[in-house]
Amino acid sequence: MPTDSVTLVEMAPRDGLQNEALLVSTAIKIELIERLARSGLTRIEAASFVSPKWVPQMADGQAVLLGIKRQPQVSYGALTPNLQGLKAALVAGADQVAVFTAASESFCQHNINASIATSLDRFAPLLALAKQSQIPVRGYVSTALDCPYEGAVSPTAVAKVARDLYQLGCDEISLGDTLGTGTPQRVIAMLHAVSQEVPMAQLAVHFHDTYGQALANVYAALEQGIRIIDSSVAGLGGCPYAPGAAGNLATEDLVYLLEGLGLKTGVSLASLVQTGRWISTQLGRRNGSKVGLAWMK
Ligand SMILES: CC(C)(COP(=O)([O-])OP(=O)([O-])OC[C@H]1O[C@@H](n2cnc3c(N)ncnc32)[C@H](O)[C@@H]1OP(=O)([O-])[O-])[C@@H](O)C(=O)NCCC(=O)NCCSC(=O)C[C@@](C)(O)CC(=O)[O-]
Repeated sequence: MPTDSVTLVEMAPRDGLQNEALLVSTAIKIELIERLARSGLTRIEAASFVSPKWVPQMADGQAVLLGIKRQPQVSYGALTPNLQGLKAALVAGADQVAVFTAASESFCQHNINASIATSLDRFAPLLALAKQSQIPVRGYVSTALDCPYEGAVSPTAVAKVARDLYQLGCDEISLGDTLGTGTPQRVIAMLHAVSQEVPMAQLAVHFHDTYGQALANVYAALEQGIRIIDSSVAGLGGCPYAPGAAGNLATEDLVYLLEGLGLKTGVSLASLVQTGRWISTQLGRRNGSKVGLAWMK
């Protein structure tokens, strides 16, 4: 594997917290984001401008984005399901936004109350306004391996949605193993299909760690040429509409792997470990990072 660098996209403030049962205060969210930025992460998904009826935990997105002390080298992103969400994200000063759909119809319907085709129709005006505002747009494809309602999802179906998002104008496509059931051979097959439609350099992977395969899946994806990886400090995370799914791959564990491979991340592992321990204490949760638990320095 060649020595080069990997871009990490930090999910903890958004994917990490959206499914927490108890409401997390705006102040804790802001402190989490500021700590993550200080550890060297340059892309942080900070908020979500979705319906507060659907995801109450993310209702304070505007206060969070307006409240953080910004670091100039950091891009603060937000999830936006529709034009209404984008407009709110722009007012709050998001540097990047993300639209999200799925490769399986049932998950898409459960998650955003729309078919895949309808979701793409909604994204068209959003992308037009984002381009006009010079805001990069990420597109998520959830259920890129398995769907909680339909089972295995074919690589062809994933490739089709990824292509549609790319053709709509998304700058980057993140492929989500929403359930965390994937294994490396399936990841390779999926990436092989998707990379026929979207250049590998514009693809990211997003693994949940339900079955403990996330790091193995990352390794397989790196070997295919992936260099953008989503993760969440302390392994926080979960989608309210993906029953049974565990948190995201822990950022600490990812950085430990990447450093071991000689790949640069620009992130301080020591600082991340501290942040992972801090947020786990704040939430009263067991730290989901193996490195975070083992780190002795
Ligand atoms: C998409 C909708 C809004 C459709 O929801 P809907 O009910 O069909 O929407 P609607 O257009 O009929 O509007 C209903 C109400 O929602 C409001 N509304 C409408 N849009 C917004 C908005 N942007 N911001 C704030 N409010 C909004 C709208 O104003 C209206 O308010 P009311 O008149 O009833 O008071 C809803 O289904 C929704 O918000 N879903 C979000 C679900 C979600 O956030 N899921 C988790 C994120 S995805 C994920 O975690 C996976 C990922 C990305 O991490 C990758 C992976 O692991 O796979």
